[in-house]
Amino acid sequence: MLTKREELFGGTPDEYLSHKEKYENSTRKAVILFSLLRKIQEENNTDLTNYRNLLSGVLGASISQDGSPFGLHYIMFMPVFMSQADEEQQERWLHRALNCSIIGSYAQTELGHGTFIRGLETTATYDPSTQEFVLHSPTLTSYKWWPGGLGNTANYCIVIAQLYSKGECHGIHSFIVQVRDEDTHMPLPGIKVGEIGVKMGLNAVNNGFIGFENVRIPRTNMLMKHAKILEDGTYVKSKNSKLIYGAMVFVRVVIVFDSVNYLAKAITVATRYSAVRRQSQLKEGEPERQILDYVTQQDKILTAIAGCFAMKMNARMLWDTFNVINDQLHKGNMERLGELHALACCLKAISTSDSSLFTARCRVSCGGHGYMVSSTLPATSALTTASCTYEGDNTVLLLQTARFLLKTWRQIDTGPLTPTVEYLKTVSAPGFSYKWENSIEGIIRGFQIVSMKKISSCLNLMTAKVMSGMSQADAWNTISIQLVSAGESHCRAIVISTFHEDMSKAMRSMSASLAEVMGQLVELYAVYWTLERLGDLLEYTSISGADVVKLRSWYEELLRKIRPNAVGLVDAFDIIDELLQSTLGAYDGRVYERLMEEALKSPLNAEPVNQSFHKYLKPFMQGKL
Ligand SMILES: CCCCC/C=C\C/C=C\C/C=C\C=C\C(=O)SCCNC(=O)CCNC(=O)[C@H](O)C(C)(C)COP(=O)(O)OP(=O)(O)OC[C@H]1O[C@@H](n2cnc3c(N)ncnc32)[C@H](O)[C@@H]1OP(=O)(O)O
Ligand SMILES: Cc1cc2nc3c(=O)[nH]c(=O)nc-3n(C[C@H](O)[C@H](O)[C@H](O)COP(=O)(O)OP(=O)(O)OC[C@H]3O[C@@H](n4cnc5c(N)ncnc54)[C@H](O)[C@@H]3O)c2cc1C
Repeated sequence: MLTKREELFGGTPDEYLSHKEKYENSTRKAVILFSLLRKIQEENNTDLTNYRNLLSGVLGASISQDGSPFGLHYIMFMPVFMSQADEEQQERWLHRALNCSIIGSYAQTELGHGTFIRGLETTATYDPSTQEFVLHSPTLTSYKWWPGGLGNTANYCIVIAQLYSKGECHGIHSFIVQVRDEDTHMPLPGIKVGEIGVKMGLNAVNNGFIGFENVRIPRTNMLMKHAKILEDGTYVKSKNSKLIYGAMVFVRVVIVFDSVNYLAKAITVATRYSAVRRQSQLKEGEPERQILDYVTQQDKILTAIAGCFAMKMNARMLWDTFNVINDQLHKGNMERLGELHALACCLKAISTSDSSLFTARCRVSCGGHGYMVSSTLPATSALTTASCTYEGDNTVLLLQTARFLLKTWRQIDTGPLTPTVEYLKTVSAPGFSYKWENSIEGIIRGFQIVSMKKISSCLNLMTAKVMSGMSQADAWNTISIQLVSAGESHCRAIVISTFHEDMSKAMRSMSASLAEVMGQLVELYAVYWTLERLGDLLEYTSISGADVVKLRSWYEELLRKIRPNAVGLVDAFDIIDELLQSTLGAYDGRVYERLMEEALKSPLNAEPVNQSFHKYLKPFMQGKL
């Protein structure tokens, strides 16, 4: 009799399963894991904090790097319910979703549209004679495409569609739609649903497609916490049209936590492997060195560790900011919604692009063995690159942040600014002067000045182009590279300052030795990104060539200091071997034995001579083909 742990983590490795077998195996594992999580959920009430912890548990414990067919049920279906459904609807469905007696998905993206959601084509037309909505996919491009779990798993989904009533279009709204029979799991009439095929990664998420042929749903299936349709078809608009976007903000906040979790896995593997792997002699006649002793290896890996700690602290700041502003939104105070959206956008973009960049570096830093699926680095790389796209393409999100920053800059002299942008006032105040200094505070100030000057420059450029007769939209598009760069600089300034401030607070309760190491990580992160963004700093601050020489020495000194604590730092992530699932990163360091053990599981090693020899090779080698 297998233990739960053996059931979850044993069996044929996913990499040797077909696409279909992988899905079936993931579903088998998911029901085991989520039965355990359901018990946890039943013991806790369902507010967003508990929910985020549960979600982190779901995602952190995702026992396959290929994700889970239940992922979207937790990641989007339920959060959207909590933010978009009215009390009666939550009463009717949320409990069933929480105890998984229904499994949901979130169907927003279509074959033809992902970013431009105001361009979505699926329609929901209200019929007052029957008090129903008619859901319809008018074109192939209107088919929903991507919703996780929708292929074969979910029997409900939230559909985002253009709402029509009394001949008028009211824009996109959310609807809950049953897609499969709860007993037979057969697709309901008028519904064409299926799975979208093999992807670069996340092949257990069961992403699907769905098309509607005049499918009727009750009026009360429109999620009506904000906007409503009355029985006679009267549309009651939301207090704020942007509230429909709320769930995307929440998920972006969660994604920042998640990008940290995935990066933590990758650097645990790469760091431990770099301590085990010996290669080349540093000095003739000496034993081969741990590759972690090579400064170029430290440059790849130790900066990733610092980045992981930095983003973890920023994820916590973002979550705290989300809670504060979400409470205000519930009380009808929309003042900081735009700031929250801008912060969630840029932190989601930067955390996922950093996570993708550093995970790819971890893969390369492990050489050939890092290219083995059994190292788990390829899957983590495929996953982190996906996070640069899902929940909003990173470029588009940074443009959203830039949009908010330009709006803020236009109003810079009209009153106080909200917390995440008040530095703009400080560094642009009359009489403010700053001379570059090689210190954490000096670096933070430098990044803030770069951000402010880029925003100011973008606005001046926009104004000049519009004054020259260019349309606002063309001017925006023309300078959009600089707009994205301004969004990134703003975010980097926030990440460095948050890391420094929050870590300084945490260090007060640490032992001196631990505080010293944490302080080194903050310095390494700040100096690394200073060297990475030298062009900006040379353009907008008084940093000199002599400063840069000293920065490089400072950087190399930090790598030397942190090297002895590298393995201890990743051990502190405390990721158990079963979740790490890596031949290179296992706690016991038996890398070569594990590589061989995993290789022998390959079906191609089941017999000494594969059948293709007799069928193809032998006749070929004998010139008979
Ligand atoms: C937890 C995840 C990790 C799990 C890992 C495991 C498995 C992973 C598997 C899958 C991933 C999981 C789920 C994935 C789900 C999805 O991908 S769901 C689909 C997500 N899609 C998007 O995010 C679409 C992105 N596009 C947009 O958000 C909008 O189209 C965009 C904002 C880009 C433009 O919209 P538009 O209406 O054109 O906006 P404007 O630029 O005109 O601005 C209008 C005003 O609205 C404000 N605004 C826009 N968005 C928001 C928002 N979200 N919140 C608040 N406000 C918003 C914007 O600021 C403008 O306001 P002003 O007029 O300036 O005041
Ligand atoms: C693994 C995965 C899981 C997903 N899960 C779901 C899900 O469960 N539910 C769901 O609804 N969706 C899901 N998605 C879809 C995802 O939300 C979209 O892929 C994402 O929003 C990007 O849209 P798109 O793919 O249409 O790309 P596009 O918007 O077509 O972007 C393509 C390129 O065009 C550029 N671009 C687009 N618009 C602009 C602009 N205004 N300015 C400048 N450049 C622009 C982008 O920067 C990008 O480089 C998932 C996607 C992935 C990869």
